[in-house]
Amino acid sequence: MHHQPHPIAPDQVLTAAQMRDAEQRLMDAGTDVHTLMQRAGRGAAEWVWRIASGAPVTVLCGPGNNGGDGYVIAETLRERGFPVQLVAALPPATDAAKRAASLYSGPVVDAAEAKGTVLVDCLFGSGLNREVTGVLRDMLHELSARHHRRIAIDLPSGVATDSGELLIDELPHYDLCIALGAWKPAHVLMPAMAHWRQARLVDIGCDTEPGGARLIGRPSIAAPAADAHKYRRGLVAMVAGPMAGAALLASRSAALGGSGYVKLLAQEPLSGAPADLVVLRAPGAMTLPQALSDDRIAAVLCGPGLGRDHQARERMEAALNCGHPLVLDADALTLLQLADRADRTDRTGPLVLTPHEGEMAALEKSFGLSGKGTKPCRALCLAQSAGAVVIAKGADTLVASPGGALAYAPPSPSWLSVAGTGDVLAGLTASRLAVTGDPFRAATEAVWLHAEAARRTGADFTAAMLAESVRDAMCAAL
Ligand SMILES: NC(=O)C1=CN([C@@H]2O[C@H](COP(=O)(O)OP(=O)(O)OC[C@H]3O[C@@H](n4cnc5c(N)ncnc54)[C@H](O)[C@@H]3O)[C@@H](O)[C@H]2O)[C@@H](O)CC1
Ligand SMILES: [K+]
Repeated sequence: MHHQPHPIAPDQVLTAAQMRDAEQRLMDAGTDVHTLMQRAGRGAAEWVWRIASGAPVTVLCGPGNNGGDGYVIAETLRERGFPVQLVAALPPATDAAKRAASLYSGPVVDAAEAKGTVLVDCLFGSGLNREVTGVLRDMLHELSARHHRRIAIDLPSGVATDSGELLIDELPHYDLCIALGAWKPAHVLMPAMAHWRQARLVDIGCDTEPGGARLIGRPSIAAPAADAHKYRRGLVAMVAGPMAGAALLASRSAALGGSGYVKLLAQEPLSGAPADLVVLRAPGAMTLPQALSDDRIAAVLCGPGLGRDHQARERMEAALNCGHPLVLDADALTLLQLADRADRTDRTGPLVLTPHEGEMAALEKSFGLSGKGTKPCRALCLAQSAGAVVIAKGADTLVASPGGALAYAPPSPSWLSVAGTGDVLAGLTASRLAVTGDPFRAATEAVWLHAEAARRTGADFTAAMLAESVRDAMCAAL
């Protein structure tokens, strides 16, 4: 039989249901569940083998296929002559797990007797559907406390696959989490993702699953065309309010993020603007709508330092009505929920919203959305209602499009949790929007560049230092 090489998709993020579909597709194509379990278990055993490097391993197995993986891991280690013992918290209940258990020929011990250095947690994986309580919870806690190192297979037992919520009290911390077949939302969502130091993916041959989300990877940014000039490279108009600092930060990262020209439309006289930033008072010689009618503008940014009074609202409405591709951030998001519904939905041009959790909840309220469900579902829902690309910020930033595309940021430095970094992200987003004209691409590129700038700034930085590092991040993506 002729086999097409399958496109491995190491950056796809699949929900539990999508993962089942992906596995079903593999099985329809002739791979049985036993083979998949062998692939998953043997792949995971490679990592366990490296981490344990000869130290005794305890494998904790549950009743489902996650437990089945555990039997394969234990047998693989035993075959290699590793000291391994297995605790069966519950007997295997699926056919694949029973078969894997029958092929394991090492010691099975009671939890109380298990003494090792490395715990491999195969109690529950993507089939966890309720709280882990009672004896099983106590067993996981006690074994975790007794082993120096802990490895979670697919997910720690006590994590909801699609939401990243915890379904156990006091989930242990793990040295490593080994995702099987594809990343799941819980690998890139809080609070789950704070419970391991490192994560690795084991390929089991899954193709790209239609409708799956992806991890945001390094963008590939092109140098300006040979005949480029400042307008063709993208003119960003920054609609500023009374807090000039935020507008200056956003303008700086917009300037370093690839656009050819940043014009700051100031509300008040501005001191301390750098020499390479063009500042225009509007209203001054021109009203703000007049300044925004310049058809060379490729993207408008409104929100950082805007304020929330009636003047701020007028300025935001001018930005909404100008028809250019638009990024709304910070105060503009708060004002948007107060604006008339028509203001929000009559726009046809590209629109990007950048809410953090509080702003997200306010926007949901103003769009009549329930705010219930997982973070990715909420972001997709808001994106669809607002007709906007949504960057849902936080320690687990993700990007959702009105058409249903979803992209997750890989874990980024926690040093980003300082005032002003949102302004830097907003400026970058506007810059990438001005360059690419594509709001989803702009948002994902900006999210990656923002995290990369943070990695390159190191520890304990200010937002102004982060904005300067946007230049280094751009170099890393060229
Ligand atoms: N389906 C496949 O083709 C493959 C699946 N794989 C593994 O299979 C896992 C999913 O397997 P399953 O769907 O069997 O699910 P799990 O092994 O995660 O567990 C499901 C079982 O646990 C029970 N259960 C769920 N929550 C419980 C709770 N709080 N307390 C007590 N019992 C609870 C369920 O009733 C069910 O019997 C993945 O995470 C992955 O590790 C891999 O082996 C690769 C191949
Ligand atoms: K597990």
